[in-house]
Amino acid sequence: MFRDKVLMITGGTGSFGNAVLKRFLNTDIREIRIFSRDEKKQDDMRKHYKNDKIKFYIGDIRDLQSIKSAISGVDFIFQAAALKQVPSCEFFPMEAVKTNVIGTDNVLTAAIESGVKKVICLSTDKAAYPINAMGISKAMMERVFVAKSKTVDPERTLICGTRYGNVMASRGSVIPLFIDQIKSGQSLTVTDPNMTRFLMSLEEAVELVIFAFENSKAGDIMVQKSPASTIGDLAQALKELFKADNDIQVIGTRHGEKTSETLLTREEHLVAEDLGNYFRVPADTRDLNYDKYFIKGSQKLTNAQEYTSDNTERLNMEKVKEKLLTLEYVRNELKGWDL
Ligand SMILES: O=c1ccn([C@@H]2O[C@H](COP(=O)(O)OP(=O)(O)O[C@H]3O[C@H](CO)[C@H](O)[C@H](O)[C@H]3O)[C@@H](O)[C@H]2O)c(=O)[nH]1
Repeated sequence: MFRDKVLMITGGTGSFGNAVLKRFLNTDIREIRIFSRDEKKQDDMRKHYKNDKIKFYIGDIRDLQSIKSAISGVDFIFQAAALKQVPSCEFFPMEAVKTNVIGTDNVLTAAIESGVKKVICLSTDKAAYPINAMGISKAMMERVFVAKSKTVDPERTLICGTRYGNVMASRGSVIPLFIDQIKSGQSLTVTDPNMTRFLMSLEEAVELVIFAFENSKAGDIMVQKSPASTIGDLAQALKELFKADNDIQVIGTRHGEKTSETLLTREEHLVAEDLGNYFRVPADTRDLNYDKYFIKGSQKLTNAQEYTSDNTERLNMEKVKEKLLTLEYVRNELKGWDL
């Protein structure tokens, strides 16, 4: 499907963009267009890959004109540009609105105008029953792309999205932090040992986006079923892998944190289609006919529960270790470490 096509990745210098490049560079795709703000990161990437298939465009999704200037000839877009750090969005919520909500709307406006065939917007579990500014802005982003998907013929521009959980070992996340703490002989700072998180690798996040690309209808949100672990078990598993005897210090939850994450709300679970490894959350295709909303509701009523990191498959310590060892990052960190 990507043969001879042009794929644009907004926010393409991040870990997701790099994982997409790894997956696609040696295929028959014609061009991968990286659209992002940071010239230094682009330059580093240019030197690292030295590949003519990658084209770099400086711009900001907050600025519609900058997207328009970069979008000519693009067939598909992965909309991955976002402010995604929970604490910083908590302090600067309007910045999250500008990038995550207005920026996504800009990408879609430009895509529709120039006839891009498909746009996949990346969201997060923190958008389901959101409690922090990052999650709330991503929840609004989801509403924006679902609403926008209805304004255009999907044969011309199909708009859909994905929602995924914590990407293991992504920059600034807890796994690299615990490994650094182990290596420098410090205590492992566990917020709450009973807190749970879904565990997904970056490669799985890319596969989910490709699955959405191949299977979504307009306005769908695709969710991958994922296992989870407690943070206490995650810390312990890392200690065992690194044969370390560091203390564990419980520090309490941080700004805007949830004790568990939700990949499907109860209301979404009621209407979601179970596709085996994935859930498809379809857009509500009813129009704005008030009778349908207030008089003739048509939701199925069942006992479905929300799908959370508390009630999904729970990995035991051995399985957490196995999952950790699938990560190149962890394997590299183990190499040369005095076991
Ligand atoms: O010192 C620490 C830091 C974190 N944690 C715990 O480890 C888990 C994961 O924390 P991360 O900081 O790795 O991830 P978050 O869930 O806070 O959020 C992460 O995942 C998001 C996607 O959902 C965004 O990508 C965000 O930027 C990224 O930090 C949480 O339960 C957290 O409480 C600790 O126990 N100790």
